[in-house]
Amino acid sequence: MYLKKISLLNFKNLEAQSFDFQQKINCFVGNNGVGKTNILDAIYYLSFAKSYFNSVAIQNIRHGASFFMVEGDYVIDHRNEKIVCSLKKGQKKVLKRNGKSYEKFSEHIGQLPLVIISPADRDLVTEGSDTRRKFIDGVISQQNKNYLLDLLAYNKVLTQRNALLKYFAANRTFDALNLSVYDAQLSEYGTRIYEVRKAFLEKFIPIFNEKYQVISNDKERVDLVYKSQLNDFSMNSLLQKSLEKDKILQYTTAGTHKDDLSFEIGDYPIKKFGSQGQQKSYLIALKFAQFEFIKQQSNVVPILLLDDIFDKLDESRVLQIINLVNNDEFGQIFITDTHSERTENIVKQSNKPYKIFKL
Ligand SMILES: Nc1ncnc2c1ncn2[C@@H]1O[C@H](COP(=O)(O)OP(=O)(O)OP(=O)(O)O)[C@@H](O)[C@H]1O
Repeated sequence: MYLKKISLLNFKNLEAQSFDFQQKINCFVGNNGVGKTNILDAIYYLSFAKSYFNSVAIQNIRHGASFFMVEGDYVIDHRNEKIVCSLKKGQKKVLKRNGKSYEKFSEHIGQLPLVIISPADRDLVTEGSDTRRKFIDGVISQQNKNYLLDLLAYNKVLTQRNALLKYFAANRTFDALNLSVYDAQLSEYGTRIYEVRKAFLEKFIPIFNEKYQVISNDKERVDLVYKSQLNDFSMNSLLQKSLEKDKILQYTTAGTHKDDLSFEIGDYPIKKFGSQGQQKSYLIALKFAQFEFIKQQSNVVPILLLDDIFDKLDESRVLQIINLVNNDEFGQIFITDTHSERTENIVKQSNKPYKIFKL
């Protein structure tokens, strides 16, 4: 699968532009703010029907315009396919494949697998556990629709249970039977979510470690650890044990919604003890592992978007990344950089056909 051409109308700062792509490596170079990342985001849009950077859809329409349209011509299994995503102010977003609108965008997710590596991934290290849960949930649910349904159901029951706890507190009352209905549902969904996350991470972590070792040239040891209260107790017993606390705090304090991933370098949290380059290497290894995992599961080589990834990495790590890319395990790659010379030098070393767009 590869993207042959993209046409953009009023997408963020891009008024009307189209690009014909190379099957292997495509680079966008130019100064800060010219719209390099926005082009990658438009490619992301065609796979996920949403922006990677701005979740408020309407803000992706160019200032002063009333709509945006992103059109992609793909070659999938030797066939030409057209994906169009558009949004008009005051209307619903439309996603079409070969002229036919999708009723549910979820049917499209996973069809054009894609992995993005961007400076925004730093949030995975610096922000709260919900960012890291979203990351693993995103990787798993691209391949496992039942998991996504369990997550949605769990979150719905969790909201209802929290509302009931608030009601009890406000009315100085308690109804164990009422609460037990939610507890039973949370136990069912939570246990399944935990089992799927655990099984996923058992496969994912070794792939991640292998990628990190390649990027860092075996320089340092890193770990990725799944932290879950369900590692020690069943979901049901966690809910029982935390009941008194939950009643006081008026929300559910235990369960898979508290799961986290611990990112470590030499047994210490990478957030506090990793250099910028080590943190960046860690995030790149995570995303390369995601790439590998999706590829194994779907048998399709995902598109890879590399947004500004060479900054802060020393030459040997950049070289290791090029070696990885040279491995032929990658398909089409899009790269952005502010230094056109650096980019050209790097992609030249890859021995793959490339095209450079100067913006
Ligand atoms: N809806 C919008 N309408 C107009 N401009 C927008 C809109 N959304 C974002 N922009 C602008 O797009 C510009 C380009 O952003 P982008 O992140 O693509 O730049 P870039 O070339 O990747 O820069 P850098 O090298 O700094 O990463 C920014 O100045 C931003 O303000």
